[in-house]
Amino acid sequence: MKTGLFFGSFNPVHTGHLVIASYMANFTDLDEVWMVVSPHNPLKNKKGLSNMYDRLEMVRLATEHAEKLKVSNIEFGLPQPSYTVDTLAYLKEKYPGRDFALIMGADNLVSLHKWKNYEVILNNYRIYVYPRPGADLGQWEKHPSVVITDTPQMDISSTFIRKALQDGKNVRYFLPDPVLHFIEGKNMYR
Ligand SMILES: Nc1ncnc2c1ncn2[C@@H]1O[C@H](COP(=O)(O)OP(=O)(O)OP(=O)(O)O)[C@@H](O)[C@H]1O
Ligand SMILES: O=C(O)c1ccc[n+]([C@@H]2O[C@H](COP(=O)([O-])O)[C@@H](O)[C@H]2O)c1
Repeated sequence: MKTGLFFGSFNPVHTGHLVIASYMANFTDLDEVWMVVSPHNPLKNKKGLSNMYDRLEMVRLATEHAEKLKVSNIEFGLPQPSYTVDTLAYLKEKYPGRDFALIMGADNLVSLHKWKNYEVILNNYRIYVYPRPGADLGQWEKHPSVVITDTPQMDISSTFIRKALQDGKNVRYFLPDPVLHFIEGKNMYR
């Protein structure tokens, strides 16, 4: 079983994330995609980050009818901030029969050298990369662990959605309806 791991803060999850996850699960040789909710991204400020259980619930709501997409809280029980190399080692031990690969935007690949033990990641896992505006892959295209995909691009972000909600804008279609209802019900990002 080839499992793609798509890590993120998902604060909140949006259509841009879901198109990537769905493309990887349905249009590449990956069998499924796990959306791994990171309690705390080591390179991001925790300010403005909503409760991890709410973020997990939003990803669960977004993926509940998508057969090949799963949500994972595996990082909730691991030390924070969440270093991907440590999560990968834990997953490998817990699920020895699975062939894990990483899913990453070209912007993240370009700054991968800032991640903890990035060589270990590169030497042991395939990385499925999708294009991101302004990110030039350069030499990375030739790296044996890198699989470049032709994923459709949608240039929205969680930051954009949080700001839009704060400004009272209508963000329907930018994220799934059940996620929007959850946000409204809890009066989040106001
Ligand atoms: N519109 C998008 N298209 C493709 N990839 C995206 C998009 N938005 C985010 N990503 C990627 O998804 C992963 C998880 O994203 P993350 O949870 O950090 O969301 P974000 O929208 O970038 O959040 P924020 O705006 O809060 O920084 C990251 O690797 C990020 O680069
Ligand atoms: O392991 C690291 O050093 C590391 C450094 C930066 C980011 N990550 C992980 O990559 C994921 C996506 O990162 P980002 O910056 O695009 O939100 C997020 O879940 C982080 O935990 C991991």
